[in-house]
Amino acid sequence: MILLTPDEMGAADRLAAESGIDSYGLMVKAGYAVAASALKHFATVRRAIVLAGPGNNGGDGYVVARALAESGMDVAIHALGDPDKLKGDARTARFECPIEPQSLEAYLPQAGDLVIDALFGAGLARPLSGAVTALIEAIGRKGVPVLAVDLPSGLSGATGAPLGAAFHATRTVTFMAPKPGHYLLPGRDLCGVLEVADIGIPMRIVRAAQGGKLSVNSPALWRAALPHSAAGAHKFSRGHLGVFSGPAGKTGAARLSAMAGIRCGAGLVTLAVPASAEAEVAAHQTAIMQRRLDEADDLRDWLADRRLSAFVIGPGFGADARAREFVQALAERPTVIDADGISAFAEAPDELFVTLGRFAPHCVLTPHQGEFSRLFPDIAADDDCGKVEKARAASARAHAVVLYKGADTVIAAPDGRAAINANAPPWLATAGSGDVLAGIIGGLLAQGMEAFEAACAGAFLHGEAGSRAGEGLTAEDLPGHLPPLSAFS
Ligand SMILES: NC(=O)C1=CN([C@@H]2O[C@H](COP(=O)(O)OP(=O)(O)OC[C@H]3O[C@@H](n4cnc5c(N)ncnc54)[C@H](O)[C@@H]3O)[C@@H](O)[C@H]2O)[C@@H](O)CC1
Ligand SMILES: [K+]
Repeated sequence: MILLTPDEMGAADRLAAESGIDSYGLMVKAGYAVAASALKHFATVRRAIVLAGPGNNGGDGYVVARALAESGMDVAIHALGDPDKLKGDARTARFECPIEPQSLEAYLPQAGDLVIDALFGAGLARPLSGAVTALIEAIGRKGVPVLAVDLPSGLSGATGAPLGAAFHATRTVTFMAPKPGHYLLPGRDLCGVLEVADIGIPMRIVRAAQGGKLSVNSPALWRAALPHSAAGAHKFSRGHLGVFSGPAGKTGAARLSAMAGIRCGAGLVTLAVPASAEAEVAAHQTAIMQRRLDEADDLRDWLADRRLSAFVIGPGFGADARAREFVQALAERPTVIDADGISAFAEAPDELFVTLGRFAPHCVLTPHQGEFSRLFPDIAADDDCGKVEKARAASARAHAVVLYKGADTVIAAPDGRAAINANAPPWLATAGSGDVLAGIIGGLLAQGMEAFEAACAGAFLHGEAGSRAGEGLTAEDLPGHLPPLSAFS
């Protein structure tokens, strides 16, 4: 599913107007879609209170009020600012609505009310005033249900962050396509249940405004790129993944990655193990091969084997000079650089970026928030920039696909493609879960998938495995719960 930034939604609106679509007609359809949702999902409320703002979001609110009144619901409107100053379509909507607006200050939430939040949508430009913040807090304390029009007021549709305060909606009805703020946290939680209403802007116009670069992660993005196992395929034709283990006592993370890599179809997986850890790894693995590898010279010997098609380095490895040397040698082939493989460059991120810049963007960096801040401190600190823009900026700088982890993982490629992953259950945030994710992506890279598609597919498969394993899972459970790739093709 494609996502539209609020600016792109504005562009779609303009393109629709240029192609002769009546903008007031769009507002009417938007308002009636919200009213239909109210009647369907909040049929038992005593009265609907529409909070109408000074722009077109408020205009939608007047249409909702009219539609609900037509259906026999008891409706009141409380307007922010002077309704006589409304302009354009919002002004028309106000005068076509038979209910006279009252002042917003006069509204106190009462049990039995349904609040229709039509204060601000895509045009929110600055933090909310003290009075609006106080009202939002009062409504929150009363626990009355809130149905948000387009976005919960106060929430930035671009970044998913509240500008000051924001409503915590029960449901949100948005139009044509969701916005990044509906999926990025905390926005996703503030929206409640999300509905997307078609208000009649042709999809060709929506696509033209969007540029095809930002989506919700789903199999549609990467299904065609999945490796297909031909009948009679040899194990070497399904790729060979090398996973780098840490020293004795720290091998568990790499073992999890290796297991995930083989479970998602890599033909061969070899754990490269320092001498100190050979006995420990051998005691735990059967399907995974193992090779002693201590020094960078051993690594160069190993790299002479051109059938080694991808690597995972970082989980449990140690964030030291040896990690830097190894990553720099591996980057010539598709490599997942995770955990210590990232932190090893905290003092000199440019060393990593220069190395990655020598090759096609076939490597995947998988930082969580702390690792992201270590590698991209200035991007991480930019509060005006949401997680999608942060991941995009990081990816362009690093010349690699960046998978910025979290409950709202964002995957970005240097060419600007980006996806927000939304299928991860909360219990997936457990020790070792990231090691499994790195191994899944490594397994897909080893089978020849491109980095962006492999990272998107990896995040999605990881979420699916988490849902299948269920609450209380441990990271060891995940590889065994990975769905077969054939389920998506
Ligand atoms: N783009 C489209 O195709 C459509 C848009 N529609 C609606 O139009 C909305 C966007 O309308 P607008 O662009 O008029 O924007 P909004 O109605 O979201 O807000 C703009 C108004 O709020 C004021 N404002 C912004 N931040 C404020 C703050 N913190 N405190 C006080 N005032 C503030 C602005 O000065 C302006 O008057 C969408 O969210 C959606 O609800 C719908 O009518 C359907 C069609
Ligand atoms: K709103």
